[in-house]
Amino acid sequence: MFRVMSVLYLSPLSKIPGPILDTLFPGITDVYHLLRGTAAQHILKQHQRYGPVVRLGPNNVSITAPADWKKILGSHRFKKYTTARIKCFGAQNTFTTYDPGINQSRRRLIKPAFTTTHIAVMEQRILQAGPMSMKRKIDEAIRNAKERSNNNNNGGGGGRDYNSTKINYVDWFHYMTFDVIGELAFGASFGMLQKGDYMMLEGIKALNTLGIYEIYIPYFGQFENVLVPGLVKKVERLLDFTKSVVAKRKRQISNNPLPTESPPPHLHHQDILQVFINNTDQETSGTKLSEPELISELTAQLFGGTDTSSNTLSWTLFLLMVYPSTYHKVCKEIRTAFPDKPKPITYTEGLPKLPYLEAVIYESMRFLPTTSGRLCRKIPESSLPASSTGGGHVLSNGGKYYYLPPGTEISIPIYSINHDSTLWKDHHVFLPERFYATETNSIQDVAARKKNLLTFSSGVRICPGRNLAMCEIFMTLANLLRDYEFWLPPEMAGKYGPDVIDKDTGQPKIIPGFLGITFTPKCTERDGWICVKHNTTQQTTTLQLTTAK
Ligand code: HEM
Repeated sequence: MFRVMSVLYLSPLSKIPGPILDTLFPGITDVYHLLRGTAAQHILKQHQRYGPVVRLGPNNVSITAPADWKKILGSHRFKKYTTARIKCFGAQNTFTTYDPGINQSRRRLIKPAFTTTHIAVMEQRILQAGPMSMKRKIDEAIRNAKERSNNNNNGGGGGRDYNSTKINYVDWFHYMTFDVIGELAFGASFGMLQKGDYMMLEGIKALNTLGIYEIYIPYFGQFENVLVPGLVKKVERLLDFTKSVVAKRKRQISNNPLPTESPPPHLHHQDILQVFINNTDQETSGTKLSEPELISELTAQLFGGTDTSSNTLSWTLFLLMVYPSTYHKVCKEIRTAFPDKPKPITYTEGLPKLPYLEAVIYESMRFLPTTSGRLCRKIPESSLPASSTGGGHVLSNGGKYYYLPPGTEISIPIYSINHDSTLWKDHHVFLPERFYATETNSIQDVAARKKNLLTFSSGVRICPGRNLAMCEIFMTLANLLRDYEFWLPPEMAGKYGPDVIDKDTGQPKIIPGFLGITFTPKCTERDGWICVKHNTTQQTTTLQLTTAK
């Protein structure tokens, strides 16, 4: 009773509005909404009700005012905290560490792998392991469907279109993003999409599950060997595989020493693995990644760079299916700018010519961010000069100030900020035009909106892989939307589609999602399907456009 009174009335946070249940029992409400798949929407509703600062625990405050979250994410003084140390990584890495010094040093070490120059160097490998591999897989599926129907019907079609087939795009995008990271960070594609080898996927799924358990079950990390030995084994296999990849590459290097003169060493090689092995941190007298750190960093790329990109691809394709005018507009842009079908569209060539496709990707990442959860930061024990009392931090909160004492946990909810109606007009509508510069929507406005989008985080720990993710997502969509037609399978009609409206939003209904470490379609086996056939109308479209000129 005393505890309840003290949390509600005596705490320095007691002036901050918020739902009593969440304030008193944050763990319980978190798990409830997590299981229902409503975790992100729940926090958005609380902000809509209570404003930009909401108390969501005895010591936890959720904030959405841009001035406040930009300040907090912009400084290492506000350290990342979560209860999940993801023990299984073996050693700390850029993603898991709470230590600003380690994070800064690691970011310097891995940065050269993710510059736009280095992404351009890796572009062909991303293209081949990603969209080109996906195209081969789709072509094979269409061929197989055609052969099956020929065998069954002896060519007689009864009016059915035998040039199309149904694929599980959610699974396939997942396999494809693994293969891309395999190619770049592990020296070779894992062959998931083509050969169906899922060892790595099992390992990462186990790592994800352990991560979630570590967040929600206190001290879980200390007993996981006993509680879930099967999951731990799968992660160990993953780490062993990573170890063998590193050993193999190091053998290759010692057999073929690198030239030391310019250009810089990382440019002699074409992948993330090589950069991580070669690079030294000059600011800490030439520190290199040790073997366990290298393995942990590579596994982090797998962890951070697969589900995120594949979910973004899946949500985008689904959104295009339920917003058909956007689908037609983006297809037309791509097919007009790149009519020469056999020639793959690269990121370097495509980005300047396909602004609407870029806008579609940004809007999809705003509307259904794969990182729909919260970024966690802590008010430092002493954060002068935030207040004259010598500690804590003051939230400006649009002029209504709140003092947060040292140690207060700050949640920065990505989904709520991407749907903040003060930043995003008609936030509940999927509207790529927000990110598309026109006479009435200036380049400056579009740039400002991109800065308010929190999907890749912001500030000192912003996602270092964002250029790579954009390159992969962009090339995949550009090539698939030019070369194929997609539509929802007949059995999904009635449940989802442009005319199936969600009564809460007045917008097309979205397939259910699940927010674990990432936000992902919940039931892939039921909802992850799409019909596909070759785009054979391209010639006509091009002709019409040319004639119209
Ligand atoms: C659509 C794709 C992606 C999205 C939306 C995304 C989003 C994010 C977000 C929100 C964070 C901050 C997490 C936190 O502070 O807890 C983050 C961090 C990180 N991401 Fe990404 N990411 C994507 C793709 C990638 C890729 C492709 C890679 C690498 C191959 C990558 C590597 C990392 C790493 C290493 C961190 C840790 C950075 C740090 O803490 O300093 N991500 N990402």
